[in-house]
Amino acid sequence: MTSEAVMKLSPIVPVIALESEEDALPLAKALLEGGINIMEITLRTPAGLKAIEVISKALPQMHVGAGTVLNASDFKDAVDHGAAFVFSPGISEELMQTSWELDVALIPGVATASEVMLAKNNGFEHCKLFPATLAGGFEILKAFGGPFPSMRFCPTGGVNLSNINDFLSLENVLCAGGSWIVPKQCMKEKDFKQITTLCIEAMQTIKGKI
Ligand SMILES: O=C[C@H](O)COP(=O)(O)O
Ligand SMILES: CC(=O)C(=O)O
Repeated sequence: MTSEAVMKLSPIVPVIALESEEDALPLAKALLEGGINIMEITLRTPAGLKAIEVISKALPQMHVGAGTVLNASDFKDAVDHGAAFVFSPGISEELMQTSWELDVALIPGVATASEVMLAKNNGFEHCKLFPATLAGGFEILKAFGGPFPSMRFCPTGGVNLSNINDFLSLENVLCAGGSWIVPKQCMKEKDFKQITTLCIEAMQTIKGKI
């Protein structure tokens, strides 16, 4: 799967830090029911890799990738556990090299023009903007459109329902990532129904932007 295809799956990319692998399947099903077919499961918690494995085996209609992939070892672990693509908060030669070696899409994180140039000059034209609002949000993405018209972004970090439509209105934004769509409280209470409701509401709010 190409990084372009990954970023065109859904306007919302849930960024998830799972505390328990048992929550993986119910959460994936709740997101699918709510119309979201992509999950970025971060490697920030020990449950992350197992969750990727469980979902990729049981639910082929859910596109599951890894987030918080910081080096080649994380990248390989994620792919060994079934990750179809990889997101990183940053960009490095090591990550790009591993993406080529494994032939698995890498969506690196960028926050400056120099990082965009590093990505672009190595053929990575689909990037995360992280941390999106702190890095300059809507305005920096608009500015990147000048020198880098072919680049496409997934802003992540500080995105929520109140600003997602601004991001998605930009030509160089294909989707936006965030944790808000999977609230910690819902996970704590295992209220997966509420997560489906939130997804449906969010998708209705951004309708017309898709
Ligand atoms: O580290 C943060 C995640 O990448 C997503 O950011 P968020 O919690 O502001 O949505
Ligand atoms: C923040 C982010 O993009 C990541 O953890 O992959």
